[in-house]
Amino acid sequence: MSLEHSQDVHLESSDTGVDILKIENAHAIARMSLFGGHVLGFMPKHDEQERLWLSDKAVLDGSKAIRGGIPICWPWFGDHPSQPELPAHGYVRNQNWQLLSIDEADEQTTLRLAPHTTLNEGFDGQAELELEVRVGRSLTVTLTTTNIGDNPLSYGAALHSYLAAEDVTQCVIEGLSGDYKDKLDSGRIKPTPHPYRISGEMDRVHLTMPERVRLQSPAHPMQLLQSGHDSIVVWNPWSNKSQQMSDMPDNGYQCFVCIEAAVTQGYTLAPKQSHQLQQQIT
Ligand SMILES: O=P(O)(O)OC[C@H]1O[C@H](O)[C@H](O)[C@@H](O)[C@@H]1O
Repeated sequence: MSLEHSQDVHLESSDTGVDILKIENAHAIARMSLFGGHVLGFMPKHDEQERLWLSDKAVLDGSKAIRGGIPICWPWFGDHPSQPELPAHGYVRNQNWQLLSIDEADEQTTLRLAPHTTLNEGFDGQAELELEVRVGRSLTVTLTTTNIGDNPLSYGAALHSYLAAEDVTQCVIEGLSGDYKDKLDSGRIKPTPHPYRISGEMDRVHLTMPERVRLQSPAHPMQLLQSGHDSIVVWNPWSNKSQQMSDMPDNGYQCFVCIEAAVTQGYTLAPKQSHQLQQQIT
């Protein structure tokens, strides 16, 4: 169904030049920006606890990627593998997406979106990209990449979720084990701490692939279910870096931790093959 005929999805604003959609059904309220195909917020009605953090200083006029919510990183994660001058995390978080369809059912409202284009500097794969956002008691975000060319295609991606925390120092991450790659220490391999608290700057690529991760916090524990990923990335910029970011309040780092379902090692798709990266937040 289209936006005009939808009961659950409405255009909330276009004031800044970017369409913001509000999705509301019996179970939850969510917001999405069509710039970036970007989920901005998700609040289940049964506990009225917002699950995602969105910066008060986020730029919502389409001039830069949005700080908070769930940025979509594609077709590379972090720096481009050979051209570091290209934008970090690829280019689809910096472009307009179109709404393809809305489906309304008792348990959930489902939106399907696609970016304006999948081609840009730094990537010449023939790919189709689709984002499915399911809003119900949980939020489920699925990014499907399809190789529509005749040659193998390699890409990286992340669902870069900013999870809301009243006080991040009171949170514990459960479900991660084994080693991680410390991006703040030249990629050194280190053991995952137990208990896993957030007490300083972190930029960690956990190369284990747990399906289930929990963010325990006094206010509202969250459960994250992942599939299609090769890594879980844990990121918090802490105080100094927060102050250096124009779109982050100085104390922003206290209110979130990113736990990202990511493909950091590159995934190769044979012609006509599809791959889905999914994260569910409850
Ligand atoms: O500032 P951004 O480009 O949105 O990136 C924010 C962060 O994303 C990921 O978590 C990366 O691992 C970090 O290295 C990066 O700093």
